[in-house]
Amino acid sequence: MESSRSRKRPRQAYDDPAAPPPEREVVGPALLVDLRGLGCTDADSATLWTQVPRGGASPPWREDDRDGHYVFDLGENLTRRYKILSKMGEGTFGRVLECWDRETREYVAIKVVRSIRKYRDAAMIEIDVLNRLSENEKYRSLCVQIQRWFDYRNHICIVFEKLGPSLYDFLKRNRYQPFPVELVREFGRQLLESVAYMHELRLIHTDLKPENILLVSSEYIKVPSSKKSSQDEHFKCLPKSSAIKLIDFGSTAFDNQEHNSIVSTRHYRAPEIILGNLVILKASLLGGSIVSNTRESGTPSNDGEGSGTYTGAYDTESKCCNFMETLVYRGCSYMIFICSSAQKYFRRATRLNWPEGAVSRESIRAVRKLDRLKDLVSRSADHSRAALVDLLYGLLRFEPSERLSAQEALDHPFFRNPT
Ligand SMILES: Nc1ncnc2c1ncn2[C@@H]1O[C@H](COP(=O)(O)OP(=O)(O)OP(=O)(O)O)[C@@H](O)[C@H]1O
Repeated sequence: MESSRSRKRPRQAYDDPAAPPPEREVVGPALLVDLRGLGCTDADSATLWTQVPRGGASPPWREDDRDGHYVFDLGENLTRRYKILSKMGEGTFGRVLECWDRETREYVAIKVVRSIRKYRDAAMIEIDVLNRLSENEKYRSLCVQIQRWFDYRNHICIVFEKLGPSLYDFLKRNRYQPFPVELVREFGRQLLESVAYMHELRLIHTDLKPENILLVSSEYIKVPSSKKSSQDEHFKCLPKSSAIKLIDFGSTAFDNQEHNSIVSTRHYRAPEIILGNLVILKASLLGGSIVSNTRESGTPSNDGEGSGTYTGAYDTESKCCNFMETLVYRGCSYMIFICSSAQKYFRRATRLNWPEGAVSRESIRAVRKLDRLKDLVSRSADHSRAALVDLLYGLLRFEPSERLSAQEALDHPFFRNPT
């Protein structure tokens, strides 16, 4: 986290909190991205180009760090309107800062995007997607709300409502103790509703993962834990509210446009993406141990695939497929898989292959040690076990045309007839 030392800068007229800035502004260098080329539908955006900073004032030049991140001190201003209070998170695209909005007198989360062309471009896509999503009232409860955006010192800054911790952070702080099945059901329902809504608009998020699902509130309660292996583990935390929202639309693909053939963070990537046949759904409803297992076997690899990319048991595509096979299909008599570009990943047509020489014994052991999905679920789901296992198998079918769509999954007995 950035140091909280408050280094005093000489006060510039630019940072004077006196007058509120316009609703959308270009502060600092002009935009590098042509919004119209990105298919932005927001009528205002096209006029943005013609706006100039008020009074022609520019903020004083400030050097970024070597990764293009904005350098800041806690307590200082981000334009006259926002006071920086803390760093809430960091991803590949930029840092998210908790700020105090002097105009609305509320806390907000501002994503300050790295001043690198490709991340600025992605930020403009994110803004475009958020604008499209916000056209429908449904969006308010499903996806993070964008309030406004501006360009400051060559950093695109997107102002969001402030949300609580991500499901990943919550699990981690809770020592990866799984959520109760009732909560998983509520999370699953909301997540599938968000995905179904995006698909209705022909948008594909492409980076669904627990880091990108945020609890709306930070409030939690402590309850006795069933797992009592140490002093610390007599209690576990549960969110007070099950409300969640989806964030991070910077990698969204448009169903009718060309997009990268490789998308999503590796260990949540669908087999057909690994195998070169892009289809939509990535869904992870699992709490607890799967999430922790995907992380524990390695160290951060910083390979530009998002904050959650780790080396180890999942550091190649074929190992990911093997992981899925181990988890989902091992012991099943069927594994129907049709994909012409996939030969190298298979032996005897139906068994997935370990790439020769590319895998350490340690990685193989790590994958083989994993629980099968149904064993994992039976440990935490009790009465809903059969329905949940059936739903997950439906969502994880290798063959995309057999896989449940988000809308179909919402009709599954796991959601319709909770026991
Ligand atoms: N509205 C918000 N309220 C609270 N915290 C937030 C909010 N938006 C983002 N965060 C925090 O900041 C982190 C990074 O945000 P985000 O995923 O949007 O960045 P990114 O650079 O696009 O990440 P990635 O590397 O996954 O693409 C999140 O995981 C979350 O912890």
